[in-house]
Amino acid sequence: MHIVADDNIPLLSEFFAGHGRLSVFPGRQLKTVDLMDADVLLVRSVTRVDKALLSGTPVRFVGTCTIGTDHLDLAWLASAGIQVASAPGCNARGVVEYVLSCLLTLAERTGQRWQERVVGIVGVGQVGSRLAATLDALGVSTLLCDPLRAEAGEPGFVGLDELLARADVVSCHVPLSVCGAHATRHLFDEQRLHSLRQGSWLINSSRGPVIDAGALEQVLAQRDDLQVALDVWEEEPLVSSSLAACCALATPHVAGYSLDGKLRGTEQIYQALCDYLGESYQHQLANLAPLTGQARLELAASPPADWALQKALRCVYDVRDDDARMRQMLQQAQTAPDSAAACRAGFDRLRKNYPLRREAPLLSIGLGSAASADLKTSLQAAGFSLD
Ligand SMILES: NC(=O)C1=CN([C@@H]2O[C@H](COP(=O)(O)OP(=O)(O)OC[C@H]3O[C@@H](n4cnc5c(N)ncnc54)[C@H](O)[C@@H]3O)[C@@H](O)[C@H]2O)C=CC1
Ligand SMILES: O=C(O)C(=O)[C@H](O)COP(=O)(O)O
Repeated sequence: MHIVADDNIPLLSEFFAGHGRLSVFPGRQLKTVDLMDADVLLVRSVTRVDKALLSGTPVRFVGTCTIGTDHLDLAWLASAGIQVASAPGCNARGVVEYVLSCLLTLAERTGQRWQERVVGIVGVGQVGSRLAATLDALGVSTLLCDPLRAEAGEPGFVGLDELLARADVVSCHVPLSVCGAHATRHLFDEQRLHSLRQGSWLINSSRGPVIDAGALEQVLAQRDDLQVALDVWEEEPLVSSSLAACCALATPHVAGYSLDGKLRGTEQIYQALCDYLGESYQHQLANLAPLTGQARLELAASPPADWALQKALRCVYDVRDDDARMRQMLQQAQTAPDSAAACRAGFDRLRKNYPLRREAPLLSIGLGSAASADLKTSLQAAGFSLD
């Protein structure tokens, strides 16, 4: 069997070498000619997989080690009889940590308590429901919008316009879809952006085209009360530097970029391939994953609860670091002879050379015996292990 894979997928040979020959390519550069004797194609989100890429190749199985599937032409793949697998939820925890870090940062900058803001979650699937559970456990009020779940008869959801009218923070976790009653492309158009409450925070870590970037830039030119955090961009890897300049936080599509999330994505696709081939699993992530990046945080005997939670969350992930790297990249790109090409290359470089990031359960926290029950509860709610 010949497996062709994106070179940005970790633990490729550990999981897949036993299945046959493995060839790797930069995901954005993969071409049909590279697949002329391939049986299996493994991608992440940057490879458009459609008839143009696969027609005339022997590929029978496509696995994307990501949550999102908008880069796959699912209808054509089904019609061509090609098996498809994705990795639901693999990096959802990382995205939740990104959103929590945005909340801390925007609160610090605006002098407000994030715990007192009503957080509206648009799209309540793997990411949105984990975010809602974490915020609920931390005592933060949430509003949930998911018309597909609401139409399936599940209680507890509000419509988007009601959410926008009531929420102080709007965090977006929908898949990108371009047709159907609940299409999400430009879900946030000029009118909806204008309807954000005074002083709102808008966070998008779903897909860039969910927000109309041109409209957002216009609205931000008129409203300096809004705080916007964008992890995803309408034309990425090209980023509008004028839009980034209006954003409070700008990051290069790394919300879910914990090592744990990427490794889980690889394992889920390995398991899907084994299932497709009718084979048992020979490898397990727990036996293969590198034991690096675990950390320990010792807190004082009885630290104030807000301070300790903030310190622990910052230890796990600090969005300000990714924002600073992105802004430096954009500034350098502006002075390059071909600034668009420099931006595209810089965006991908930041992602390819992403620093080691582990998730909250990998940070063990030492608490003094006098630590309050409230603090223990909120650290556990945020996903930390205590001893
Ligand atoms: N920035 C990053 O690093 C990452 C981005 N993502 C993006 O986040 C998206 C969401 O991830 P998951 O929660 O795992 O997906 P999911 O498929 O588990 O959940 C998406 C939810 O959105 C709902 N939905 C669909 N259309 C909607 C609409 N018009 N309005 C409101 N809700 C709608 C669905 O019913 C579903 O419950 C992914 O599709 C992916 O594009 C995911 C992981 C990392
Ligand atoms: O899982 C998803 O969906 C994502 O957005 C991934 O974090 C994207 O990662 P890459 O495919 O761009 O490496």
